[in-house]
Amino acid sequence: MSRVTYFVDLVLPLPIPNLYTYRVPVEFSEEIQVGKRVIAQFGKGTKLYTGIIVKIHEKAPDYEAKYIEAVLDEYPIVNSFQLKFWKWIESYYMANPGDVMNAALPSSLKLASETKILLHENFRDVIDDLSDNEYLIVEALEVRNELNVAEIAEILGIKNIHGYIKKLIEKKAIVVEEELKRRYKPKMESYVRLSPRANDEEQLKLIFDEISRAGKQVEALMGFIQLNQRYSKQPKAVRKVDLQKTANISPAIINALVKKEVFEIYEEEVNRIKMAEAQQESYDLNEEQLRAFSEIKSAFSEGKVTLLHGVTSSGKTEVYIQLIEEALKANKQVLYLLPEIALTAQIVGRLQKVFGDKVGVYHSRYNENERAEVWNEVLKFDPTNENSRFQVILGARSAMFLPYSHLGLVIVDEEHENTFKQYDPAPRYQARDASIVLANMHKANVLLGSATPSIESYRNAKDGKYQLVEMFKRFGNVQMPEVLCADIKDATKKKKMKSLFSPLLFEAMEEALENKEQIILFQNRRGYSPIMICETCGHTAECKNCDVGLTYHKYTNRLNCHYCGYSIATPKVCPACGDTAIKVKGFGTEKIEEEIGIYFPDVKVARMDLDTTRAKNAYHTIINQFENQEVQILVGTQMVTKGLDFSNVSLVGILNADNMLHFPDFRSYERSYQLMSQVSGRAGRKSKRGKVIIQSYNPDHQIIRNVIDHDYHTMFKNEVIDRRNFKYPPYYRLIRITLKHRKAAELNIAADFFARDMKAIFGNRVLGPEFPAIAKIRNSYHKQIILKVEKSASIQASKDHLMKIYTNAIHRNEFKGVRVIFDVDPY
Ligand SMILES: Nc1ncnc2c1ncn2[C@@H]1O[C@H](COP(=O)(O)OP(=O)(O)OP(=O)(O)O)[C@@H](O)[C@H]1O
Ligand SMILES: [Zn+2]
Repeated sequence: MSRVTYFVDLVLPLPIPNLYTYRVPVEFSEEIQVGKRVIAQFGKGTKLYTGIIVKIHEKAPDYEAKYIEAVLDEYPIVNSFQLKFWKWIESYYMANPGDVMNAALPSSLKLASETKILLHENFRDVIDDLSDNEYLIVEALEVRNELNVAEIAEILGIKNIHGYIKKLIEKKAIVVEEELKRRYKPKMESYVRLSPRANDEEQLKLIFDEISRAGKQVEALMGFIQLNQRYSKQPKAVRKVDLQKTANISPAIINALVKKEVFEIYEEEVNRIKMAEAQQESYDLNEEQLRAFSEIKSAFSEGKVTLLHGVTSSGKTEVYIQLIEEALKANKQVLYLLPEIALTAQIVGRLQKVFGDKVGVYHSRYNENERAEVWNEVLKFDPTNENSRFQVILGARSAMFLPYSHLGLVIVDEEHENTFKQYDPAPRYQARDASIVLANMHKANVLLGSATPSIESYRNAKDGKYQLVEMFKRFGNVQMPEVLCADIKDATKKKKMKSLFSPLLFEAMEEALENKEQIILFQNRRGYSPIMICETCGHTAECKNCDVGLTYHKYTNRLNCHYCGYSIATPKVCPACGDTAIKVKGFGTEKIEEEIGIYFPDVKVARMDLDTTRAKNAYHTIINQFENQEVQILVGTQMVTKGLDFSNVSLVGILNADNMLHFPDFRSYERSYQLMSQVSGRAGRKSKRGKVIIQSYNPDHQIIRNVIDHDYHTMFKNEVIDRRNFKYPPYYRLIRITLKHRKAAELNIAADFFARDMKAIFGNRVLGPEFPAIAKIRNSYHKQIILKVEKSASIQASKDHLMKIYTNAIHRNEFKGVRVIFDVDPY
């Protein structure tokens, strides 16, 4: 055995700024490998964590290194591409290594809490082979059922007990990673087959005679033969549940036949994620798509990131499908990022039709086990195996963290969407930007696609940094929809509004319904959520933890805080004045749905927003209903705006354009243009020209004009002038520093210190400190400082300065209880 002592550097799933070095017990020397998980104790307590080995070396740190407790994996579960990518995210987004690990690994692959040690089910078989100390452990476990490593150390009065644990595992007396097993269990299913004795024609006849008086058993056996298709060329495996159903029998009958040695039960692992079979070839591209396709390919051959700017319904998705086909032919993996789970539902159907179960889905709505299954499948990917599942991953931003080893193509669909940005918790990353870095590491191609590109990406394309490819026409030469603006100021003055609907929108709705066409109504989520107000004294209910009003939810009849979840039952009398004149004001999607019910009582309406889509398959259900035309009107927030492809929608209504235009944020014009154009793009996609009605108090607003004219370029031109003048992206980079404290006065002092130190270095590139629009959330006050750095300056140098300021600050008295959060590229 070698005498060298090894050390490993671990990333632990904790918000700590460094990696920690641990000592490797000699008996683990052979097992350690970069990318494997180990169990290690951290901090003063006895808590154990799952860490990932990122480096193996022989250099002792200048602190007393602890031993690792166990090595969990036979093979690395994180590869070197990932470790490099994690490092980049950590450094670019000013995050801790543990934050990145937490975001990257599905939780079933990390044991954050104390690892439990339990007895092996057959521990009695080996009890005579145990040493005294080993026996002590087993004895303790017999009494206590489960123990953690620290408790065992206490029982034995020995510090380093990993040797014993390891031996006990080897002897099959205990199991240590039991919690892990409990979390990721392959799903098993029971099957029935004939026992060797019964699996013969002669015997089978005898058995039928034998059981002829037990009618149910005969039915079970007949049922089996039927399902098994015993006399066909390819007999089929028979699931126990299917047999019960077909033969209409109880499990007891099957058990009886097992006892009689007629049946045998066996277990098989099943894939949690349903298999899909490819059903059709991809479409042939039309002329414009073919041109785009070949332009993209030639840009790829030069290694350039490509921006595909194609108007809504120009058929971008079909171009992606062709590119995916090529990547698969080259035995490469494909990552297809989408901003919204709502959209995944529809696109996954389109992709699976062509690629079958080569397509895997990965997003936060998947449960832990499903996520772990996808992870393992991607980890196993073998380019020489024709039948690899999940070679194409479709997913929301977290899908970029999967263990790709042969990534060949990254597609970022709807690249302008702000949901690619993770705001909270750290790492606060932008998945579009980060996935370009990931693709670079793999030398993979990148395609960004949108009908309304972000100002950044379009700027990059104009500067030649990206290749720009454009598609100007809708597929099938359908015209772009006709966009009209309804002046609601005028309609209100003339008392012509029908509740929320202008005469223009109302009549268009009537007409569409008459023609059996479908309608999408869009209401921006920001602002205008319904609140309760007392008409007598003007009292409105406020959250007790946050600086916001409570939102009225009709369905539950409660008032909720959308920031912290605080909720109260809707009061019957005003808590301030005792009057009963309580009324709901403002309108959210729920209110719109209700109003439609009043004017169009026979029309079926569905609503898609945060509240109606909490359940796992809710998106799917709503989209299916609308697709199958069981529902005539779909009311929704941002979720209904992008990427969805319905053939019978002839009318789109935007209920209020103003609240998005006036949102206090430098991107509000860009976003308003994108939102309105995207939702407009849902109208008239298949044959007839669609119609869009925008309701606004400012019908002459420049952005509304741009939407009416389908004029992205003018919007872009105006916007970049403003951005340059006011020092915003894409000309400047922003870093937002948020300070939080439970007391406003103390927060003020700390924020002033921080800003002063920053100004000493960065001068007038520093804005603030200021209270944000909502200054108090979950009982803590927030203050923000913004740093603007020229694109040409080194962002790394700025971050280094910031970190220095931060490290000095946190030792000051004024910073007690202050939390500081960095957000790079915050908008
Ligand atoms: N080559 C083709 N052959 C047949 N049908 C096509 C073809 N290309 C596109 N389509 C159909 O045209 C419709 C619009 O295409 P698609 O959804 O790909 O547009 P898009 O550019 O992604 O739009 P959006 O930006 O609005 O998401 C879809 O129903 C699609 O199936
Ligand atoms: Zn609250």
